Amino acid sequence: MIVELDCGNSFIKWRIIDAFSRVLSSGVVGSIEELVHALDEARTSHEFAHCRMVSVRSDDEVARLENVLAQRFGLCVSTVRPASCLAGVRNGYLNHERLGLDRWMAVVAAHRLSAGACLVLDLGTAVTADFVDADGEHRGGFICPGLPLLRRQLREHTRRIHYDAVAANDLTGGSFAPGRSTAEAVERGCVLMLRGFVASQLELAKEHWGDRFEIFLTGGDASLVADVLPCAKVVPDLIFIGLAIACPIPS
Ligand SMILES: Nc1ncnc2c1ncn2[C@@H]1O[C@H](COP(=O)(O)OP(=O)(O)OP(=O)(O)O)[C@@H](O)[C@H]1O
Ligand SMILES: CC(C)(CO)[C@@H](O)C(=O)NCCC(=O)O
Ligand SMILES: [K+]
Repeated sequence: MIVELDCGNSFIKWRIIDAFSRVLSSGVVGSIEELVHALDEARTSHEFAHCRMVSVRSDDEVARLENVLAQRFGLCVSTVRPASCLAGVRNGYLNHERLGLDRWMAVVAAHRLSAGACLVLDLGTAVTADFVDADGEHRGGFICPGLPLLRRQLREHTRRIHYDAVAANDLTGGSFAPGRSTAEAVERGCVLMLRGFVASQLELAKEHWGDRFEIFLTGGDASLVADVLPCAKVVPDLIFIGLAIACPIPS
């Protein structure tokens, strides 16, 4: 079995797949300790043979994770490294090493899945948009704060914005009526910002490509904007698809 890891800034997404890419088990954890616990449990029913990982965390944290996986599970981790070119996609950054590896995996996967140009949107801790031409030229993209960061900035930099974050969970409920409490006003306001950002990316994509492009949507908060982009393909495992392309299992 193959252990796959996508280490974002807030969460680590893990899954166990078989040689036919069937997902046998998966989860989301908040720390390396929780990951070890989850994998300990998964190991009782699956034998781990390989491990591949993409991470946007510090080099220190990546090294710590690689060590833990080697010592505890005997896994030699294949970790995605920056590249200027992969699977027909050319990295559009002036310094290709600076492009987030999660973005890189997402554009490589989108180009593989798409017949033409694509706009790739990832809504996680941060929100990113990337533009890839039909011939694989990555044009670059945009980064803005995601929902968790928008909320936190408001709470930390105002005196009177405070509310129960748990109670606020999904306060939009699909409604964008003006909020009648702090929680409603902030939650709906922040989601509207994300929806506005996503709509502006759609306009930019139309300027570049007319109507000849596809949209790929991924990340934990993708569902909050999906109806703004009715033509988008929602692909929750887009980064894992890229990871399999970047780190194939040696035969
Ligand atoms: N099961 C889940 N566990 C954690 N977060 C979830 C879950 N389902 C949806 N979310 C939402 O996903 C968001 C985090 O998205 P994601 O997991 O893509 O981010 P991340 O990997 O931490 O960040 P990034 O990839 O930008 O560094 C949170 O804002 C949360 O609201
Ligand atoms: C933008 C994030 C945080 C999104 O997860 C990640 O891709 C990252 O840390 N990128 C490095 C900076 C850049 O992509 O320009
Ligand atoms: K992500």
